[in-house]
Amino acid sequence: DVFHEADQDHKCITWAESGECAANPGYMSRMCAASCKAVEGRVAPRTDEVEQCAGWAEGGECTRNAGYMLAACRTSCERQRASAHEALLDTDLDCASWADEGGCGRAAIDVAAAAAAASHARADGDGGASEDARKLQRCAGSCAGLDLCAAAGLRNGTAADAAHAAGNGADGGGAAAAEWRVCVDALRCQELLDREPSCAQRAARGECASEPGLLLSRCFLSCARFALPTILALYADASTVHTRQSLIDASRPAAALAPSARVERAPCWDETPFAPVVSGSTPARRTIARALGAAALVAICRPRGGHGGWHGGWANALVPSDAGLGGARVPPLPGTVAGVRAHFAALTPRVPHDGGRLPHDAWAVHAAASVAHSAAAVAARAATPRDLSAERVVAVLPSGALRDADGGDEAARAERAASEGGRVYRVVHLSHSPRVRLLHDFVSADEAAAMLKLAQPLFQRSRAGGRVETIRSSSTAYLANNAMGPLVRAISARAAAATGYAISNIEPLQVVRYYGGELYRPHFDFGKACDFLENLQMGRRHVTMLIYLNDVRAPDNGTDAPADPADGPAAPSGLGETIFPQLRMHVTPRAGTALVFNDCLDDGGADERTLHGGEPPAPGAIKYAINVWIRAHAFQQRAGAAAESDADDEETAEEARGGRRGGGGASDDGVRQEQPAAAAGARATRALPTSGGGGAAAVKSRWWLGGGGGA
Ligand SMILES: O=C(O)CCC(=O)C(=O)O
Ligand SMILES: [Fe+2]
Repeated sequence: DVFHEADQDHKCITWAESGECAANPGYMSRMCAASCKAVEGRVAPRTDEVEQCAGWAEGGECTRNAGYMLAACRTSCERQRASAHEALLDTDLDCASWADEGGCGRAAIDVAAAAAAASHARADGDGGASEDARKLQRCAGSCAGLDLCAAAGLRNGTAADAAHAAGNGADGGGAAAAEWRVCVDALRCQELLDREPSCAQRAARGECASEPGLLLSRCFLSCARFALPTILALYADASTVHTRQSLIDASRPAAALAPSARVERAPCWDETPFAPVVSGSTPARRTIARALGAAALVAICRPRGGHGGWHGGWANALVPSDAGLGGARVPPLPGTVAGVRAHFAALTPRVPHDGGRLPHDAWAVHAAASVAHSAAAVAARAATPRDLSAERVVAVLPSGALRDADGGDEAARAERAASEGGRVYRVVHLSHSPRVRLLHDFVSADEAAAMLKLAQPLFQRSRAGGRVETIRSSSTAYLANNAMGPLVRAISARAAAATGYAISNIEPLQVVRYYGGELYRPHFDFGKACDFLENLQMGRRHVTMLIYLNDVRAPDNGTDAPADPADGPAAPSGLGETIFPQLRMHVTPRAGTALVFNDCLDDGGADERTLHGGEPPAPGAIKYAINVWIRAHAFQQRAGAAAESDADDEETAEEARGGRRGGGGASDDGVRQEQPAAAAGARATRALPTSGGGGAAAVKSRWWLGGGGGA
């Protein structure tokens, strides 16, 4: 299980080494499983993982997932480094966090001082070199990354700067900090190394933009030196939401809301470990707050204990710029963002602290992380049902229009929609943040039966990350839209209408079949921002829809009543539920119902609260569902590739040409097909800034930034 072994934060290894795995097992096992295993020496990689080591190493996992790779794939990492033409490498595990905390800068000063001292008194030896200065040699990769970003004119902004800016309603600090973060993270996607001597020349000629498939995998170091804007544009694009219309507002005519009206609502699941951000300063959050005359917009989740009451109430709280809470509805809170944050921090247990993030606990604060203009934000607030159990009835018409269908009785509504070729379904909001909904009656019994008939001859072992993995033991039938006719098209169109995405963004539908005992372990569906090629081709997954096609038969042996979620994970019920471990939520399959959730935050970042999996049906039972995944951009299938079944061969062939990395460590599932090189180039030309400004000439402040033979 690749995903389970992955760290979610590059500071994991530092935390793990300082004993946090034992001190904070909940948080650490969720965020830092790899590093905890590595530190505890418990990694015993399975054979199939070891076989994938080379691909993972090539794909940058030695940097991104140092904790796991050190334990499981050390040889591959070392081999790749040894064969590089030129490389700037980290050899310590904690380089990224050391660099983030200012180590490179301190070391540079030390080096300069030592050099000055040495020129005066050569007898000093290396007595003048501090630990930081020695560390610099072992963290060349991380330090070079920071220098490249600085040389491109970006400013190092810290979490503290961002909090300060938020508190003052200032705009600059947060945006600069975010740009800096994008740059640093993007350069950590892969190791800074060139595999060939020609890399510098080719990168300087602009091939990182015109031929990203080849150059980014072979020549990441030279691309970072000569085409940093290309890398940043690819990375930033993957972290941007391109469609604003939200399912949460599906009960309103789409036109009632401005395109930018998608608002991330307050978190409502109590004890949701959603890493709330209070101090983080996004322009959107400040825009909303300012439009409402406040210094900050936060939301308070309050749990209600007791059986059946484990989703709490919530309220928005506007923190006014002057002291006190003014008209805010939530009593006694300090009047500043910093005060609110301190207040809640004091209520939380000790966990590894990550910038402005607070751990979840009985109380939590969450700034409204939204992309919205003020008027639209207000409209969306009004449009969003506050009652989690509220149901809306929506008619989706063949034109893609959505219509409030609340009036009249159910039969009349259905008939009216059907007469126009549409369908009426009921929307139940399970969670506002992240958005998780059920769309009851999304497909009819006849449609479900017809889909199963189409799928039956096509089942083959499901894949995850483009290959067979033990984390996913089901079977999948790939249904190509064009080959499958009107039913598949109709369901795709309905999914597009319901989510507000273009039908072209929907991946070809897949029917998934779980026999008794088969499962899909918890994973994420969004791809990684570092998957440059896949993101260039079609973007990350933004929305997951799972349309259940049957009711899973309950096990005969009469299992216990569902446990109180507060008791922690229960044994599988045998009902094939879809579980959300972080939301403590499980959804029981029901024929015709679609489960829908947004994989990404409104600012485009991956939403880790969407961790989810499919529990196994009981022995003898079967679960069928349709996988509908919706991409940020139009889905593109490699020319001539009929179905997923080809993907592995293609990947291997492509890897051999150096066009694509292994994809190991991938947390997503499903289709990973290749783009035609020409299409990638064309899109890159259209969408990306060319290398240049702030580029090669500027990037020469330190020895490792020299342009080789390329300039
Ligand atoms: O089968 C389920 O309940 C979950 C399926 C899933 O997560 C997926 O296919 O990505
Ligand atoms: Fe999934």
